[in-house]
Amino acid sequence: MSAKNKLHSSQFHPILRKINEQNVDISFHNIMYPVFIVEDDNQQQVIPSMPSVYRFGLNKLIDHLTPLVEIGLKSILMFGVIDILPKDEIGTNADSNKNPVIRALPILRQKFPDLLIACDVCLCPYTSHGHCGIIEEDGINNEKSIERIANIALEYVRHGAHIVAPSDMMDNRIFAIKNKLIQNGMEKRCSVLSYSVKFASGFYGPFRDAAKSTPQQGDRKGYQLPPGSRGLAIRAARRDVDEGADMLMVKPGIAYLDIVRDVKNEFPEYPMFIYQVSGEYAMILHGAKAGAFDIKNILSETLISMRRAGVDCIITYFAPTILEWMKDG
Ligand SMILES: NCC[C@H](CC(=O)O)[C@@H](CN)CCC(=O)O
Ligand SMILES: [Zn+2]
Repeated sequence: MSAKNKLHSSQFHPILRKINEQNVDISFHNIMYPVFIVEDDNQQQVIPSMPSVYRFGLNKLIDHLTPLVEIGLKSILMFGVIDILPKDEIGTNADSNKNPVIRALPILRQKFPDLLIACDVCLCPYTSHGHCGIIEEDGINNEKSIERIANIALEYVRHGAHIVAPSDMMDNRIFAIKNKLIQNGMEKRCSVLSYSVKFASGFYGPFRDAAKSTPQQGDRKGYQLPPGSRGLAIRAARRDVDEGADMLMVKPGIAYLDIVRDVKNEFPEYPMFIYQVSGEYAMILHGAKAGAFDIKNILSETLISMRRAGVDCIITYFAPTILEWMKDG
């Protein structure tokens, strides 16, 4: 019998257990908070499929973020949602001066000077067809889509975004964005967080309610990855690394931790983000509300699993809850 196979000697004391849990702590900079912003500055809209998550107008968003920043919120990921502005084939209002993200950026930068502000870049909340790219007779026109995505990203940077996060999954949009930023001398003041490894998932349902971004026809399987494809996953990450992404992401989270580990092992020098998406949020919340488990135990264990898989930053709608827990110690 080997003396090496005695594990209880590493577990009998809480600090020994902590020492054996390397790099899984959650600090403020490991959490990014996704927020939805609408055109009417004084609106606060309930999202039935995402209890405690709201669509905020700018004034309400400021009210909501102020106490969170005070207790340690370090970064947000902003999604525009339009009700009044028209949607069209190319998502014109994704970067119009009436776009709620464009209007909010300079004000949020001034209100919260230390807050890191990321903007999701996609067409789906702004297109009449609800797809993440420009649709023509034979489907997505990739080249036109990435030119449009790059222009939108540039506008968000121009108005103050620290990070642009293209969630469209078009091929070569990272190169298009990086190139556009370089051509406009803006590349030094913006980080590109690529939704590099994003799967065609059923876990996005509640978000599509929240962002009113469900495709009118068809689905996104032609440009979001097949859930079973480990090969396409690592190829997608490699494509974006080659094109100049500053940070990588796997999405959704809980069902794709093996992919996180693959990507982190392949590209350890890149910050690894994970998106705990709307369906994961709803699953945990409704499960806890149904009394199936204690939310703090399950959510903490889920966050630890993400950090153990190699994640550096977790995008989560639970950010306010997590910050409260951290404040209470
Ligand atoms: N740009 C696509 C939106 C996308 C998924 C989708 O609806 O296909 C995500 C936002 N980046 C959904 C996120 C979520 O479900 O919380
Ligand atoms: Zn999209």
